[in-house]
Amino acid sequence: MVESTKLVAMVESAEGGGWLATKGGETDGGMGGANESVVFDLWRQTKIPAPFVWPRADVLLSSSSAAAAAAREEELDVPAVDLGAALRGADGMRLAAVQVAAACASHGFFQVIGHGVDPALARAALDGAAGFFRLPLATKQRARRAPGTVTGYTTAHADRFVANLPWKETLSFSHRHDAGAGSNVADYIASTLGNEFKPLGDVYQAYCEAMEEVSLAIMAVLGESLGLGSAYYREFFADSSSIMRCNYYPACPEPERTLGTGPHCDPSALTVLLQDGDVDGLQVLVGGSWRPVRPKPGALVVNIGDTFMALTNGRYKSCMHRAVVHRERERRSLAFFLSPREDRVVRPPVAGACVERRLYPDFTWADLMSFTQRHYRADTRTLDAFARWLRPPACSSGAPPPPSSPPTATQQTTV
Ligand SMILES: C=C1C[C@]23C[C@@]1(O)CC[C@H]2[C@]1(C)CCC[C@@](C)(C(=O)O)[C@H]1[C@@H]3C(=O)O
Ligand SMILES: O=C(O)CCC(=O)C(=O)O
Ligand SMILES: [Fe+2]
Repeated sequence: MVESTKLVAMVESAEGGGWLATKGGETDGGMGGANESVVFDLWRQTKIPAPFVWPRADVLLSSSSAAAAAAREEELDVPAVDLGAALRGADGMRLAAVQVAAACASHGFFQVIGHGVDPALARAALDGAAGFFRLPLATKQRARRAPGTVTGYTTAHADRFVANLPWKETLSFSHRHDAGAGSNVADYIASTLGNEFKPLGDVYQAYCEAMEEVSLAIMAVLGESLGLGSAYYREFFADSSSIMRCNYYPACPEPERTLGTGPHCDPSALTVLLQDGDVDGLQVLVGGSWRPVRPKPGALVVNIGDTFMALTNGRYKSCMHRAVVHRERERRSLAFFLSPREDRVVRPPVAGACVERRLYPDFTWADLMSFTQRHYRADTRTLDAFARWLRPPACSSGAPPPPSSPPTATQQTTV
């Protein structure tokens, strides 16, 4: 039952056509603290509230419909890249590079095994999420997301959107990988939720560090696959500013009418996702069909995001995906979004597999994150919409000579 049903006027997103109708034209940008506090209780429902009902076109082939039964045979065959073998020797790296090149040039999705993440740590991170989302709402609200930020706790993004609400709760926090980062994740959890949550913060500090290592290992394989060598993208993300997101999808009374996470491309560079046990829900858009994904036990699923698509000048595709929910089963997933330092300029290298004509202008992660928080659209054109929003790509004459190595903040012209 909805605790507060006062929804402000529904306004299509500023870009038009997006599925996320925002409050007052821009998320947080237009309303600031004036937003009505809308809180939905996603538990003990017999029907889903109207704002959670999605357009039929978006939810076709959901996991509970008859059509999904057919789609189940269409389960996506996801290449399993052995990260350990890739890092141990040239043969393993060659095989991994071939696997990721084929997957990323098509739909930007693969899974990794041999990643070296301690199963006990992965279990503790999943159990930690289960414990957090079972807390009373008032306790979870201690971490309530502040307007204009991506960190904190939300129920269905109801503080940002008024229609097509996702059937999920999320807890997000940032993980810095630069020298001065310290235990920023552990500090955030304890300072936001209280000292009694220090053990939870320690688990997520360790988990984020493990995700960072896996992400940089994947970046080594991606660099090799594009003829840039294993160090190129490792260097670019060496001082990354990433986001960790815990997703919780309660069992849903009408799963065929809503979505846990709507169709989208992640704006960040790379997503490394761990799902809880065998409760599936992630689907990837391939050849116009939503294909269910069933990862190998213990595997991490990986998708390319918009920032990495720009870093490869469109050669590797940002993955269009969504998450469906279930009538009888809850589901949890942990998504680690690798993102560059906020002010590092995203620009493709001239070497390797980049084409001459630039598809996207130079931008920073701060620019793109700001865009997603204000004008988010769920389609494969987010980066194109962002590029138009920012400026057309610089023409070849007069463009600064691209650097031979990953650009750093000091070497670059401002965007
Ligand atoms: C920068 C970000 C915005 C979202 C979280 C993330 O860190 C990366 C993924 C983005 C998101 C999950 C894409 C789908 C829509 C979204 C609103 C969501 O469903 O949560 C996006 C996240 C956001 O909080 O804006
Ligand atoms: O929960 C999932 O499987 C997908 C979540 C997702 O796509 C996201 O959080 O960006
Ligand atoms: Fe995603």
